[in-house]
Amino acid sequence: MVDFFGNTLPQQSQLAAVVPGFTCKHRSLASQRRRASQNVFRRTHCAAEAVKTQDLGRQAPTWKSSFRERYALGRHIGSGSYGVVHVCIDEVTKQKAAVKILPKVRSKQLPQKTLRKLEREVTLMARVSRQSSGITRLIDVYEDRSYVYIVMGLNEGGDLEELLETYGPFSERATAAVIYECLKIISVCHANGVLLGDIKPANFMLRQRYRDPLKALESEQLGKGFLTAVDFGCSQAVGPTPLARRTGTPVYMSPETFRREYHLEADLWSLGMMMYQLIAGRFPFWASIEQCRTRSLEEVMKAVIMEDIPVDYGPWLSVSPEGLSLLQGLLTRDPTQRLTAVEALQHPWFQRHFGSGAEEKQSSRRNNIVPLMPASPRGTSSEAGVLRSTLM
Ligand SMILES: Nc1ncnc2c1ncn2[C@@H]1O[C@H](COP(=O)(O)OP(=O)(O)OP(=O)(O)O)[C@@H](O)[C@H]1O
Repeated sequence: MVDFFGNTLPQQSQLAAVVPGFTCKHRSLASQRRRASQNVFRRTHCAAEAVKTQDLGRQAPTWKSSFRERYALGRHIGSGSYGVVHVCIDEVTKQKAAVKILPKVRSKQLPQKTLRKLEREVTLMARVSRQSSGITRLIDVYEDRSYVYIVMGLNEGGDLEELLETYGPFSERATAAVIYECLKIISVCHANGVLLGDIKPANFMLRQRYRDPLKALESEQLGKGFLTAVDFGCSQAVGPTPLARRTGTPVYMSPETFRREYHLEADLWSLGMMMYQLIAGRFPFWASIEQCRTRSLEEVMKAVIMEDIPVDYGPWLSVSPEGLSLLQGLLTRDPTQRLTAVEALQHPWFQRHFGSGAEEKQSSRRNNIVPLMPASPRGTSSEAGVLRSTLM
């Protein structure tokens, strides 16, 4: 079998051989549904042991013990798998911030293990948030007997998943603005040896609130840092040894993550999946988000490893050849052939939508780039047709 980029794929019966832990067990639909709702949209095991916290050296912030003396708790913003996020107000500076409150004891997990994970999360966040304005700033960390309080910059504009739910799929230009910002964030993390590990629309937020956010995104100038990454719960410091423990949210996981042998490139696959979702409002393998929710983890894994990624319908018919080319570069199943973040930032898609501004910012890195397809500042429909047929 050949995949949508012409790579040879394993037959279903061969999957067990290439995916450790994969079995073709038959499950009842009810059991699949239960597992699916637990799994495919929820992140799984987070923060692997690849690099120990002490290896991160002095970058670990000091944890303080008086959150409630310094901050007043404001409105509840939302809840995640492990804790809740509130607005909080610094009683000294009167500045607003966001605080993620996480219990030290999680069911099924020893408190020491939970604490080590939290330590890793804040240490990685501190490490990269100092380097990029695109990463939600870590302000302080507090703890008391029962909770850890991660105080961070407040993002007022909601996350991209909320925008998708409220306004539907993004235009190509708005998607380009978002993907460019994400790539800048990812490139900083990767330059620091940090895998984000859970790239998905819910983990990118608009800093400000806009009356018409999608219009604002279309008119946004590149480089303003309007987008910021939140949630480093699945991030990992990556060394030369490939990672083995699966982390992230299954529907965004790369084929090599399912194979338990992955590296920084896994983030770029997840970004490709997110780009697909922003433009099409669905995932490649299922016609609706609802259909996706009813899949088991095994079904998602099989689809990610071996199913075609269709770009021959609806919104894809009007996407530019450059847009399809970037998607192709990100959703390449072989991680060694996939675009890196730095390469993707140079992609002609961004020049098409935003002119030379995107290029100038990255000009110092240009020499490393091998374009995926002949640069075509304004791609023709026949080029798009050729590319589309190679994608299917
Ligand atoms: N810095 C922030 N400013 C404003 N809102 C935030 C901030 N960080 C997180 N949120 C919001 O708080 C809510 C909970 O976030 P949290 O990171 O705990 O979980 P999640 O990402 O939704 O889920 P999971 O933990 O399962 O990945 C989300 O709606 C998120 O958009």
